[in-house]
Amino acid sequence: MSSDPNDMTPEAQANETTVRFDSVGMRYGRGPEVLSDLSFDLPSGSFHFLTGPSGAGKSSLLRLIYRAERPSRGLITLFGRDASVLPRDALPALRRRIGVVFQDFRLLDHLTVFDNVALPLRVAGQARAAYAEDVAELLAWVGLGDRMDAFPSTLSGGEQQRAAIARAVISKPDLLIADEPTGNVDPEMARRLLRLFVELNRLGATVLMATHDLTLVNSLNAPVLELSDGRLVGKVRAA
Ligand SMILES: Nc1ncnc2c1ncn2[C@@H]1O[C@H](COP(=O)(O)OP(=O)(O)OP(=O)(O)O)[C@@H](O)[C@H]1O
Repeated sequence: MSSDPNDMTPEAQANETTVRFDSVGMRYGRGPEVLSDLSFDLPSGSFHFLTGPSGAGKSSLLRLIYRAERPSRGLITLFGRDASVLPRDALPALRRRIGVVFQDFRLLDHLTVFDNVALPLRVAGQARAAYAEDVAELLAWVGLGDRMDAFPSTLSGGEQQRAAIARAVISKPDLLIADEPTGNVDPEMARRLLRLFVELNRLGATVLMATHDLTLVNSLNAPVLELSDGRLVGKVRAA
């Protein structure tokens, strides 16, 4: 059978696991382990929240998935492949399948909001005429319709966060990982942004969203990975 998931039947695809952690541990440099004995699966097309107190290791776990950090022990499987043996030149292709909302946004200062959001499509080789309408529509949805030509440094924190979210979802990635993506917006906008992630998930994306916002967690009937002090203390369904 081909290893291209697009060649699989929808049923087989649904049984695929997008992310698998087996007994994963992680440390920064020679420091103590900040993540220990993590084992979980994110089945393809699933939606999970990631919760836990500040410092519990949520961002570190997301960095492992994005391959910004490597585990100090254990096995991480991404899209069915052992992540530890991925050659460096395979990383860009892997990352193109992953939309990331970073906690610190990471917008490019020299590009307008429109061009920041369009970047994943441009990198994928699409022409401006093909994506201009989609980018404008998405920016309007996240409330940035009148800020498209602005540069990131002139935006508020909440506006930067919404631009970062639009950039992460515009290319309809197979996997979306979002680090506290609603931390800088009001509750109504937070619900609106969550709807965007749910819509992406409905289209087939696997979603992992780290958040402190229990109102959002409880608004969806999605499983919760709960971290405490670097360990998973529960994989529970929200009330
Ligand atoms: N670059 C780094 N170098 C060394 N230690 C780090 C680094 N980044 C994070 N840590 C440590 O790793 C642990 C987990 O941090 P992490 O940022 O993953 O937690 P978090 O759950 O995302 O917290 P928050 O909710 O505050 O963002 C903490 O003890 C933190 O001090």
